[in-house]
Amino acid sequence: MNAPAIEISGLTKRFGSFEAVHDVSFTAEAGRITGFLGPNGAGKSTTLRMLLGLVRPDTGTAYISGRPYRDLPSPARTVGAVIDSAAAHPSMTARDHLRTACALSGLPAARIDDVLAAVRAEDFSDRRIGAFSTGMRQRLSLATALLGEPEILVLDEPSNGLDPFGIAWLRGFLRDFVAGGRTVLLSSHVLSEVQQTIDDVVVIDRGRIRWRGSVSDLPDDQDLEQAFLSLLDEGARR
Ligand SMILES: Nc1ncnc2c1ncn2[C@@H]1O[C@H](COP(=O)(O)OP(=O)(O)OP(=O)(O)O)[C@@H](O)[C@H]1O
Repeated sequence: MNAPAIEISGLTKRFGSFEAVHDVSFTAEAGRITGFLGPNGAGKSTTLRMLLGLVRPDTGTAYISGRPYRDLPSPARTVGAVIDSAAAHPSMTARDHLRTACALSGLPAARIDDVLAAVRAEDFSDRRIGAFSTGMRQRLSLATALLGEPEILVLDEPSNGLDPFGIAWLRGFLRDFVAGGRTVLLSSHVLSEVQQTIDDVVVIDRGRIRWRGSVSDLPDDQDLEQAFLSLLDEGARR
């Protein structure tokens, strides 16, 4: 069997005396969408940032395609990430932003029209980012992540700010993305939005993994939101 596309083992991160992430381990497999789910402050972003080499773990390892992010020979061609969709410069247009991103990652500018079309952002590609709605910013971030034609997408709260049409579109986009054997790891705290999108679930609460499994393993009479809330209740009583 091939190694998992993403493999996280024993990650722990403290900020001062506060332990934000404790001994977190899970995998995300090729051909599947893995949902990394938990309430606000659970440790999702910190874990994804450690995976992408943006935060140094105290202990543990995080591998993408078998290597730590910093050791990937061509990171942008391996993994596309959306971590902070507000990071783009407000005076640039979407197209300028993508041109800069291509230059920084050594990618051909010929990709720009493809990714704008892929996220259906052609209509606002020449407008200034400062005037974008949150949903437009999310699409631009996703377009940026797609520039290197990566096999793996890591998305922190990708449906934030999307309207119901945007959420339905994103679901279809991600399903198509993994259909050919590529991998998606996405975080969310809005379970109702991801229930129909994901294949596998990793639940984190107060820095600890509470449950890992496939959506199809959930009891028939429980939807993801119910299962999630009862898991968190159990965790709180412990
Ligand atoms: N740089 C930092 N310094 C101190 N504390 C931090 C830092 N980054 C995160 N934390 C704390 O670590 C905990 C986990 O934060 P994190 O952003 O990983 O949660 P999250 O699950 O992504 O939450 P949300 O759904 O609200 O985005 C929070 O209590 C947060 O305040």
